Order: sequence, then C-alpha cells, then structure tokens
Amino acid sequence: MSEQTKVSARIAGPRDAGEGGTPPVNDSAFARWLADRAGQVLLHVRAETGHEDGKALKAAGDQAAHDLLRAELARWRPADAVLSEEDDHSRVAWTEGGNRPDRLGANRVWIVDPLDGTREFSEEGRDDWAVHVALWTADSSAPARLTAGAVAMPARHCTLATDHAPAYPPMPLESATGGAIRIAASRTRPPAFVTALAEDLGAELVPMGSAGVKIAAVINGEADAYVHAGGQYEWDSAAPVAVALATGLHASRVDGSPLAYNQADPKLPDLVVCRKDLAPRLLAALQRHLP
Ligand SMILES: Nc1ncnc2c1ncn2[C@@H]1O[C@H](COP(=O)(O)O)[C@@H](OP(=O)(O)O)[C@H]1O
Ligand SMILES: [Mg+2]
Repeated sequence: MSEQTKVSARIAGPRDAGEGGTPPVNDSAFARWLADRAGQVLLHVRAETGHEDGKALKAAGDQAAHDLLRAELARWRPADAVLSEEDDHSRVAWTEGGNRPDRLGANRVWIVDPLDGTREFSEEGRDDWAVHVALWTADSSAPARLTAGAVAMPARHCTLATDHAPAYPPMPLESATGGAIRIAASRTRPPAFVTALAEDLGAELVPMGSAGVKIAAVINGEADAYVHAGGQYEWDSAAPVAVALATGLHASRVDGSPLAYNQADPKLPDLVVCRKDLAPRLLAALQRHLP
C-alpha cells in the first residue's frame, strides 16, 4: 500500500464511513453533512502531507475526498447516480462495480467535486478551496433542476448549503466599494476578455481560487459578480449555483441562456453569477466583449 493510499484509507476509507453518525434524511442537509465530512478529511490530509510536494498533496487530497464521497453516497444513497470530477467522465460514471444507474437515465444524480480549487489547496496558507455536493433531479421544477447543494470551505470554517439558504446579499455600500462593481474571477485562468469587461463597467477585478469560493463571495456580498469562460465542468459549478439560485441570485451562461446540468457532455465552459439587479447591465456588457 502506498503512503498516499494509507493516508486516504486511514482518514477516509469505507471503514470510517459510520464515523459521522447517521446522516440527515433531507437531501439538502445530507449535502451539507457530506461536504463537511469531505472537508474534514481534506484538512487532515493537508496537515499530515504538508506542502513540500504540491503535486503529491493535490493527488492525496483529490483521492481522499473522492473516496469519502464515494463511500458515503454508496452507503446512504445507493439508488442514485453520481457524476464526480474524479471519475471517468463518461455517461456511465460509477456504474462499474457499484451497480449505479446510468446517470443520463436517472431521476436523481449527485454532481460532486471532491476538491475545487485544487491548486490553492496545495499552496500553504490559502483558504480558497472547497468541496461541492449537489443533487440534480430530473422531474424537479427547481431552477436548473438543482434540488440540493452544499459548498464547504473547510479552511474558512464555513459551509453554504440549500438547507439554510443564505439571505440575499445586501446592496454594497458605496463608501466600502468606491462605487465600483467587484467581479470575482479566476486568479490563474481568467477569461481573456475579463479585463476589457471590467474597464467597460468601471469594475474592480477580485482574483481568487475555486469556482465555489467565488460564487460564495457573491452570495456573501464580498463580490457583486463571478464571470468565467474558457472551460469548466458541471461539477465546478453545480453545488454553488444551487445555493446561489436558492438565495435568489442570477446564474446563467455568459450569453444569458440557462445553465443545464446532467448533460451527456459534462463540459459547462462558462457562467455568470451576480446580483439580480446587476444582471441586465452585466449581460449587455458581456455581449460586447464575448469573443
Ligand atoms: N479553462 C478551464 N478549463 C477547465 N477547467 C477550468 C478552466 N478554468 C477553470 N477551471 C476549473 O474551474 C475550477 C475553478 O478554477 P479557478 O480557481 O481557476 O477559478 C477549477 O476546478 P478544480 O480545482 O476542481 O480542478 C479549475 O480546474
Ligand atoms: Mg472544480
């Protein structure tokens, strides 16, 4: 057994699955419970592995959180399908050996990202990384058919979830922002047009890691919008978008079309999340700057 496997087995192996007690029956509360458990595992892995070898830390974290989510979903939601970043991304994710339903024919699909902001997780002192757990339900009338979602930000000791949807963010005080719109964007892979977009709107760019953390910043009122384009997958946004929509925020593709999850191809390369009052102005500006 490799060192890495030992760490993940000790911290997150199926034998430990009962450690968190019996989870809530309610899906939103279960999403929070699950994201929190994976978050605890990630904090342990970070503490035990250290930051010397960033690549090894990323791999150990991804694997341990994935193992935890996989074991707990198999144990507590065995009839549901799962789409996870750490699986092969084909339409039959998690069918192998697990008798899980084909996610494209399933009514309930958990869309999970065991570690979002993997790069930041491996950098000492950074707290902008997250665990995403979302539930997509085919027959739901909820926006984007996302019926539950949780974003755990373990290094911030904060989890946002649909069981207690946060209050709509307060309008920013002009004195605090200088009147400028604050747009959260990737610190390492921002869209090529985002600087021109910010100039057009007289906006300030706020770089940070993790899609979940950036959407959480909009939910918490620390940013007014999150704009991304150029590549991403369903698991990068499903859970934080579930919380943002439950909060009453705007979330769509950058061209204004709706976000759709549990698609055959899990690529979902762009999105915008922002306050509702800002959406018309931001989408109009995006039209001017999209390539
Ligand atoms: N151009 C791109 N192509 C594919 N994935 C991208 C991407 N830009 C960002 N992402 C993914 O979106 C998440 C947030 O990125 P960022 O921190 O740069 O905003 C990261 O997820 P992971 O950390 O789960 O891989 C990252 O891999
Ligand atoms: Mg991700």
